[in-house]
Amino acid sequence: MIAHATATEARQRIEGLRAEIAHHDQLYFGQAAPEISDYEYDQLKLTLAAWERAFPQWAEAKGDIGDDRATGFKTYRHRVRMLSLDKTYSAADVRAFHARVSAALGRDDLGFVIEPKFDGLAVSATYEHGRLVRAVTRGNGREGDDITANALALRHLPRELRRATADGTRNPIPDLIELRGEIYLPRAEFERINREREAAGETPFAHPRNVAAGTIKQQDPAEVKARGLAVVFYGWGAVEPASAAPASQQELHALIRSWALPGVEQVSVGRSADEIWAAIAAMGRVRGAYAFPTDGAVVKLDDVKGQRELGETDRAPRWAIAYKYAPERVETTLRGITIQVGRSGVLTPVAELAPVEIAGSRVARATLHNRDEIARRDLRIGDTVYLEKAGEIIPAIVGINLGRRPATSTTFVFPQTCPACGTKVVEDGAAVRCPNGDCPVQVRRRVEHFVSKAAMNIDGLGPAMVETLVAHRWVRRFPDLYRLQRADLLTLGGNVERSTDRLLAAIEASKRAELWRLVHGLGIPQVGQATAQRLGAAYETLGALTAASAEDLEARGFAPATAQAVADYFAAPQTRAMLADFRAAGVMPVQRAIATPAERAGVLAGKTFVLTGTLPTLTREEAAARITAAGGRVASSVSQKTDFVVAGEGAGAKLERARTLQIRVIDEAELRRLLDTTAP
Ligand SMILES: NC(=O)c1ccc[n+]([C@@H]2O[C@H](COP(=O)([O-])OP(=O)(O)OC[C@H]3O[C@@H](n4cnc5c(N)ncnc54)[C@H](O)[C@@H]3O)[C@@H](O)[C@H]2O)c1
Ligand SMILES: [Zn+2]
Repeated sequence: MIAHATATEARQRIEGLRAEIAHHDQLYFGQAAPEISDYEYDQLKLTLAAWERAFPQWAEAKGDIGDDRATGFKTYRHRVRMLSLDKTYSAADVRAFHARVSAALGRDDLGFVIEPKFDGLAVSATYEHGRLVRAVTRGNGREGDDITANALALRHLPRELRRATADGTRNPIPDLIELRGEIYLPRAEFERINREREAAGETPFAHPRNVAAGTIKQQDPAEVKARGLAVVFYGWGAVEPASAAPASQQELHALIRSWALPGVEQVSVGRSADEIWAAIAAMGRVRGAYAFPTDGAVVKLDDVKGQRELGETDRAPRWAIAYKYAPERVETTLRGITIQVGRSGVLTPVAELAPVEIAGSRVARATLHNRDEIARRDLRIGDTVYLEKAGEIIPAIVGINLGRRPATSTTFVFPQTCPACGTKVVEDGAAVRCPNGDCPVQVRRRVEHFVSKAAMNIDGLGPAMVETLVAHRWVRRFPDLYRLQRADLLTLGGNVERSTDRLLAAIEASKRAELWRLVHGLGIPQVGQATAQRLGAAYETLGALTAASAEDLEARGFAPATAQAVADYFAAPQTRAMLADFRAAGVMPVQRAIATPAERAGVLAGKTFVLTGTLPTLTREEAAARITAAGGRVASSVSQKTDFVVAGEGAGAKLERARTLQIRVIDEAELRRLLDTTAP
């Protein structure tokens, strides 16, 4: 195709590819919501490069690295640019890299380190005189988003570099250092979050990287914490004084360890191309067991002097290369496409595949996300498709083997009406939706979510029972659950008396469920389990929560978008009617199911507390709620009247003031002991 193209055609094609790549860059870096796989994206880049090689007159200097900046953040200029990495999928390229570096430096005994390529988003953390002052994303390489507030909620990110080790050795502390690393979602957390989403009838996340990047963009530190985001350091930018700079990559790893920062534990070294390749291959065999997601290995020249001599291109250092492991891929046939109706009415197409084995599991279905995806890929029923699963990624169709498209393949016609209720569908952005609130499948899914373990946790109400209740039209909205008639239920079978009574008792008990369970069960847009728990802790009663304005929610630390969604939801007339029905049925959620003895006795009556820093397990709202529940008061600033300062990690000025005023400082463990003491 390229060989026969005219210059004009080439120019059009190149411009088209550039626009397409820019579109995917924006989705991936700007919104953390890519719509194609990395493999497909890399193919676009390779195609563009091939066209540019054939028509150099239309080639452009590629100084660009993706731009991850989002709205709502302050931007901050890096002292030293943050770069990308040159990437390859081939062993030959790794060998060529070794040869190039050796030739440029005129030596064949150079040392290299091989590190995992962490799959998250790049971050630069600046420590001044050993104190963390700022965390910034890569942005466009020159300036990025200031994400300090989010970074403070990361797991194991010390506010201070450790100054001395246990044996008394003093660690060197530079006046300033920009440490470079990666924020990522640990695999166990990714799996936990997806288990919870599936239990709640929500679509699982496809990729841990996008969850990590998306969470950071939400500007909600509590969510960063709830999702267990972590960080690791593997590089550095500016350092002052210059004499404090490490002399090698291995020395940097040692410094990171001595400062008690999370560092890279899986580092190997190699000198020859064979040794380097062996280390990469070995990592490829074990990386599936790492606690963090990886998408490759990074090879770096160890010696910093050599690194400086080689320098960098516009977008990447010349002294490093990333090898990306090819994801596991299989071919299978697309037998059909079915439509799933979600609890909010969204119609999701699902690929029905001839079952295949991939990365150790048997796969027969894959989500196709939305209607446009089918058209964009020109997927036809009968096609042979490529299915891919890299590490923890959920299997996805990444391409079509057009060479094997049968003449009998057929185009899928997306339904104009809801397959569950026949209502004419409506378009809603990229989504197609069934607008019928009484649509039986939507009702069923909403009720399934409401009664699930992650929400109201009503025993004896599995999917089959929910389906029965909905099919009999006994349950159309949540409050109907509380009006079920024993006599009706007894008609369901011969021997159902005992199970019916157990079910009715479980439903009865749920009237006193914890507030957050009800809130989560409602399925408010933007509100997952963690947010529901925070809402339940921040408001004492359902009444107080439903009356809260967006401003009030924001003042209690909820992200603006969440605050607005919650306030809008509770202000809607249908919600108000439903809440009235709940009340009429006697549903009265409580802030926590059982008050501790301390709360009952109000042991903290008359005591004033000030909270500062991040506590190990309680959020600020939870700690405050428990103190008030036990009769105590929470103040925002430290004064002579303060009885206790509860200090967590990163406590600052308030803690200092408490010390000056000689006010008792306690930690979370001590607070819990106070809360658990019974009054004298
Ligand atoms: N699917 C899509 O639509 C889409 C769109 C744009 C980009 N992408 C993907 O993103 C990639 C391009 O992004 P990029 O330029 O940020 O490259 P990259 O993320 O693949 O590689 C560079 C990054 O690797 C990270 N890294 C991880 N471990 C490291 C280590 N040990 N040492 C040094 N750095 C380490 C750093 O954050 C660095 O910025 C492409 O390969 C593509 O697959 C996908
Ligand atoms: Zn419907």
